[in-house]
Amino acid sequence: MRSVVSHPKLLSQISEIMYESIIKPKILDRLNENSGRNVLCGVPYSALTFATALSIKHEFPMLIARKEQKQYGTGKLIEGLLEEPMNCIVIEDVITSGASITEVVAKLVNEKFVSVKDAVVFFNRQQIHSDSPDCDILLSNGVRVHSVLNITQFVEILHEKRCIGSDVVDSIKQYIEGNQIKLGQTVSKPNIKELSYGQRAELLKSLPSAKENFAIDLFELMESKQSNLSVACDVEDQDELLELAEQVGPEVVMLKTHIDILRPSKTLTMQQFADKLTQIAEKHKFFIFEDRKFADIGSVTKQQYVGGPFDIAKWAHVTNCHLVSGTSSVVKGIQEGAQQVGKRRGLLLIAKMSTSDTLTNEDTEKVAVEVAQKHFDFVSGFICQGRLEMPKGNENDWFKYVYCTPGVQLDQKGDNLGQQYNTPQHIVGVKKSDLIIVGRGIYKQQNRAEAACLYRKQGWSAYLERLE
Ligand SMILES: O=c1ccn([C@@H]2O[C@H](COP(=O)(O)O)[C@@H](O)[C@H]2O)c(=O)[nH]1
Repeated sequence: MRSVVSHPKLLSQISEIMYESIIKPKILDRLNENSGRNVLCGVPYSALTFATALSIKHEFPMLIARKEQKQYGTGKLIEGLLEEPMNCIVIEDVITSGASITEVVAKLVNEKFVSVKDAVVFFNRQQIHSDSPDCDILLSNGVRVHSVLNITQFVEILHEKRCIGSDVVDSIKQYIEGNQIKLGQTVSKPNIKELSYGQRAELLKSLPSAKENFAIDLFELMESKQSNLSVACDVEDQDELLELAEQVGPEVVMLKTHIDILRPSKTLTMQQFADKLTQIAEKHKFFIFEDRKFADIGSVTKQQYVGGPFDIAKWAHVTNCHLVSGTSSVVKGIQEGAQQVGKRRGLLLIAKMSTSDTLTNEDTEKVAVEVAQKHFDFVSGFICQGRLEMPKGNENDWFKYVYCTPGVQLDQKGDNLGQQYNTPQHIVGVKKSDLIIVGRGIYKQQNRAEAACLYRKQGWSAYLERLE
């Protein structure tokens, strides 16, 4: 709405729609029964232009509400002629919580002759729940808010025009429903209900800053393959790893590698090995996750990621990093590397490790969330032990990230070197993680394909139960 100021024709059309659909039919008749002049006041700053356009076209006098009190002169909060009784209509472009309108109304009614009964907004984001019969929102100060368009109507128009699919419409409606506040309610936003992986992909696509985020591809694959399983292929022989990839490929969405534990092969160069693994990934439709755990300064991280003996950026769709070296440097190093190879790449931040003596804790989880929010155009998710808490005021942002958890096994509680295990049911169902990473629980089994199938089913049914 802010950019409308640069489009005079649109500005005049929007103002006219406000007049024809709301001011004239719903407000003026009623106000004309009262004594007093009808005047307008735009909520600063973006709605000032709409109020001005209406004032010129329909000859309404205007009042201006200052954002801050002048420190010199009269120190007035309201500018304009205030010498006779007047009915002021407040004009606003978008309403979210209603706080801006309420603030302006408080300044207006502080003036002797001004009364305010109505506000007109162009776009209602439907974040306020209202049962009022004669307006869209009844503010706690008694002001009736009338809107031209609300977000539900807006997405329905986009759907009708075939700009978005019905799944996006449903996700947005569900989001609105879960995010409404009742006026006077002190809690901020209630948590949105559980969302499916598909809905999260669609919601991410609707966010401009997430359009290129790898999380979209991963959520979509999880939904279509009905899998939230990643196998950690910690075998030491290249041929064995390729064989394992063929065995578990149909069950997984991500195949996790540690490229530096593989013995150099006599038959395959690194490049040939990477090409073969990529072919298997394309055949069975899974992504390759190189669990490199980068942790150096940004420039060295970039060198380790692009080029060198492993040339990770070329073949690994996703990698991960610690944040010990800083909150931006390592992420930027990897992001620049990804830009250099010109392919869509993902990054997972290590928030909490699975080991019993880990130094990662609530603070590292908090930092990881802050970094993810700051670098949301590139960061796709976390290595963690469950869904992470989002910062105050952005509680619902959890849906944007893929929570990936290693340390998963059905039968063991841990190993003798500090690894700790939880079951898929606990990790996905209770801790609300999205993706389980299973190593020895699968590749140490006699029948690896069967074991992968079992873990996939367990992980998926825990996810389905979570959705109920
Ligand atoms: O906190 C972490 C981070 C990474 N891992 C990796 O996951 C697998 C787990 O293998 P299992 O055989 O299932 O124990 C392994 O590749 C680790 O490097 C982790 O375990 N914990």
